[in-house]
Amino acid sequence: MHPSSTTHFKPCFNFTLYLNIVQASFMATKQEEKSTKRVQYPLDPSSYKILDEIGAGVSAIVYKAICVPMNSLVAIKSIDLDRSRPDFDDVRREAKTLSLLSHHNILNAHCCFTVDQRLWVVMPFMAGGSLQSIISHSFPDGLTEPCIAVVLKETLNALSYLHGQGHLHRDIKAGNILVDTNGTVKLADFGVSASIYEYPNSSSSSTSASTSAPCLSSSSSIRLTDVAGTPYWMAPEVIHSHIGYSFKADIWSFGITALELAHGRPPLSHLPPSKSMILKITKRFRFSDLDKYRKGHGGKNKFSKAFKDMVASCLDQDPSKRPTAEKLLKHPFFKNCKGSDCLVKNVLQGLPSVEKRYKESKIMHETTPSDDDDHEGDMVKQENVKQRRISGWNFNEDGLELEPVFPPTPSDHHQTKEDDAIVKVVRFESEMVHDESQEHDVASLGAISKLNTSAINVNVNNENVAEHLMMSCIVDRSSRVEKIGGVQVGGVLNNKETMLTTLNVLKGSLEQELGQVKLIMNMIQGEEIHQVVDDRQEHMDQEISRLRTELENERKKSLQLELQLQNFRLN
Ligand SMILES: Nc1ncnc2c1ncn2[C@@H]1O[C@H](COP(=O)(O)OP(=O)(O)OP(=O)(O)O)[C@@H](O)[C@H]1O
Repeated sequence: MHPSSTTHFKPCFNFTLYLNIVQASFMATKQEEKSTKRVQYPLDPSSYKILDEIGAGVSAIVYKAICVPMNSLVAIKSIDLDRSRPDFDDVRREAKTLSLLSHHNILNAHCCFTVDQRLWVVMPFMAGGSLQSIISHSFPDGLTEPCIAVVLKETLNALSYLHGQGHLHRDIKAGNILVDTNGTVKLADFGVSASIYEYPNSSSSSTSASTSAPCLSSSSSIRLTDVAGTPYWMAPEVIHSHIGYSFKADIWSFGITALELAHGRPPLSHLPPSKSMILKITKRFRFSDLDKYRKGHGGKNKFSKAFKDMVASCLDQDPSKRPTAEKLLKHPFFKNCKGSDCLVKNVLQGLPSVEKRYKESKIMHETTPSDDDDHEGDMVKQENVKQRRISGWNFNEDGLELEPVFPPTPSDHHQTKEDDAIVKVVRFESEMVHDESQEHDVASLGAISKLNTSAINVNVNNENVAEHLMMSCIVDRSSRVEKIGGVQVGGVLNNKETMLTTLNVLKGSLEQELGQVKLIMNMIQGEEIHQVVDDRQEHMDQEISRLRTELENERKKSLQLELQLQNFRLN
């Protein structure tokens, strides 16, 4: 799985049931088209002539094609139903959502139908392709601010409409923002979008993260609890999905997308997309503390204050403090926003076609290490990160990047026992990420989403560690026992001394492992305490700020009273 690929974790699906659902969604789409008098695109594959491959997702290939009877260019997303079995719900949802939405900045599908084991979604062809493909090909260091403003404003229009209709997109990123030759920007890919109307209102207070059903928060706003989206763009509350999330999760991803457009890639994308790593990051770094990190940075700022303020407001850890899409549209950053011709002149002009870019990127992939290898490369580059404990994160304002902070160590070669343990933990995380099958990671994430616990982030790390430890114990021990077994089978059992020596070695290693287990247990307890302390600190900070406001109000009131009293005396 590509790190920037969409992730959606949910229970397995019944294939026959799924085909029925797609059929039903499909019929609903057709009926909708009839009632809104939309042009009906042909529903048979022979009406389309595939011209080129223009992109690929996790289980889909996107083609540029021509609809022969209409003589118009289209994009066909061909989804492998066999490969995307766990995503059936997404596909159905995408078809249904798209059939109900109509907005200038939202990419609607013309139609969809099944071709053998594939679902074809026929869409308007957006000649510029996705912003991600544009950036990665021609703007690796990001776009200029005026161009970013145009893209973001158009995306916000779509988001504001979408939220107004009760939908969350849940996968906002440059890869899902498409642009046409005339600079029109459209939001696409509703595979993991969710509608609050799909779920009956429930007063359930369940915080189970295993279901995709939403629950109501104390503020009575709808809250979803399933883990959906793409890791680097995911809001903290989506990662900590047991607490529930709502429209503001899209605003976080929008903020990350702004940084992606500005910087060429999302923050932290140089780190492996291990969920536990992201949990650590979002826990430790408060984007709302941006100002703290600004102090002392005297370098030349590439981006305006308005841009940074806008991004910082989207990246507030507290979803309730993030602005709505509608409010964001009124942010000063968008005040003097240019028109789409700005994109035509500065981004699209001279840009190779989407198919050419895709071909080039494929060749690049073949000749250079794969994404996974890239991450391996990243991991090698970050050998120091693995070797040393990260104590926090600094925000590099100029680079709009998070940088790890390491506690000073006397020498890298003289690590303490505790550091050793942490190195193992971090290494294990990296191993998980590099597991080719990805099943381990996905399975862990699935397990995480099933956890009904308030200390989910602590459990994630430690479950992985414990699981790893247990597995290595089992493997090691079974091979050792096998060896002893081999000795037995070999008839050397009469050599008591050899047997005793072997057993002593085994005992020693078991004691060593027991020590490791104890160490891990201490770490888990330590993390829990750390979490409690963090929560208390946060609570105290909030209380102090509330008291300060109250004090300020009282001071103003008494000032007013004093003024009134003076006036009274003068009169
Ligand atoms: N309607 C379209 N017109 C032109 N190009 C398109 C269109 N739809 C998709 N593409 C191109 O195909 C690429 C892949 O799109 P797709 O939606 O399958 O994958 P993704 O969003 O990158 O991945 P995933 O959805 O798996 O996270 C896009 O990045 C874009 O360049």
